[in-house]
Amino acid sequence: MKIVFYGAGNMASAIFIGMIENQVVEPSEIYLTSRSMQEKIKFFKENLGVNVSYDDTELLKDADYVILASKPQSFPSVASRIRPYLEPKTKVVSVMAGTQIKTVRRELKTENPIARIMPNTNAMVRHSVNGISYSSNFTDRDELIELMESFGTTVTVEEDEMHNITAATGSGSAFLYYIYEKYAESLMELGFDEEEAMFLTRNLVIGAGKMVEDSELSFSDLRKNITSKRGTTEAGLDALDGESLKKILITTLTAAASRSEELSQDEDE
Ligand SMILES: NC(=O)C1=CN([C@@H]2O[C@H](COP(=O)(O)OP(=O)(O)OC[C@H]3O[C@@H](n4cnc5c(N)ncnc54)[C@H](O)[C@@H]3O)[C@@H](O)[C@H]2O)C=CC1
Ligand SMILES: O=C(O)[C@@H]1CCC=N1
Repeated sequence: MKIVFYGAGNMASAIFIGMIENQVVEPSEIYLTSRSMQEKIKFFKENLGVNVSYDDTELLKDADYVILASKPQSFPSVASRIRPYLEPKTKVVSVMAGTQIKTVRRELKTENPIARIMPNTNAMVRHSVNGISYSSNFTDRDELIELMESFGTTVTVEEDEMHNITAATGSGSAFLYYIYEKYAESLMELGFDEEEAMFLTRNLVIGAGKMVEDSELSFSDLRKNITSKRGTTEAGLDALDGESLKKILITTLTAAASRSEELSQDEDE
């Protein structure tokens, strides 16, 4: 198989490292190109054994998949590299937030099958949640699903649901990391120094994540197991206004989904 990544940044590298570590592809089946980050992709070549090239003819010759992994704003320049050399057999997979399948089709001037995926950087540890939608002529879906399940779980959605998936899980880990950052800062307000606050928060998050992974209990039952009647947790939770927290999260998720909608405005509409 030949899988060509246009873009080798945070998201692309999480995907190809996930695929390689889970042995669904050989490093020799991965081809990378980018505009910036030459040093970084040299590192990937030397340490992972993937191919690197800046020659679009060579990259796209006989490619099974081309993965569009630049920022949406860079897509016109990526498209101009790909357009002249795209072969009919190559399936196009876009990772770009808020870029519609029809926009990819128009920019590439192609009738090839196109899928749009929304993974997250947890691909690196095999826990990405991947949303996926397809163009109607993308018939051979099982192989792509198998590739994607090597680095996470996959949900197939209608393309217009991608905005919410992008907010919920594409951006979602960043929202959780931000909460952890604020938690650590709050520990410092209690009197812990920075190193202690980071150590405590990091291990708390790792432990809680493992509990979520291993236990069959719901979030609320896990919480209840920690909460003694008239104890310290109850006092803390009474002070934490769940409804206000929920409002903040709804505002956060709505802003992210709206930005995805904004990015998806197609110039032909
Ligand atoms: N970072 C994340 O957590 C997620 C990102 N995405 C999507 O993934 C895409 C990439 O995001 P990141 O990896 O975070 O960005 P990044 O800035 O880390 O990487 C962008 C890559 O695109 C390359 N590039 C730009 N113009 C190019 C050109 N003309 N030819 C070849 N390569 C070119 C850059 O050299 C760089 O390697 C975005 O469209 C984003 O919406 C989707 C889900 C999650
Ligand atoms: O921030 C972004 O636009 C991308 C899409 C989802 C996560 N990162």
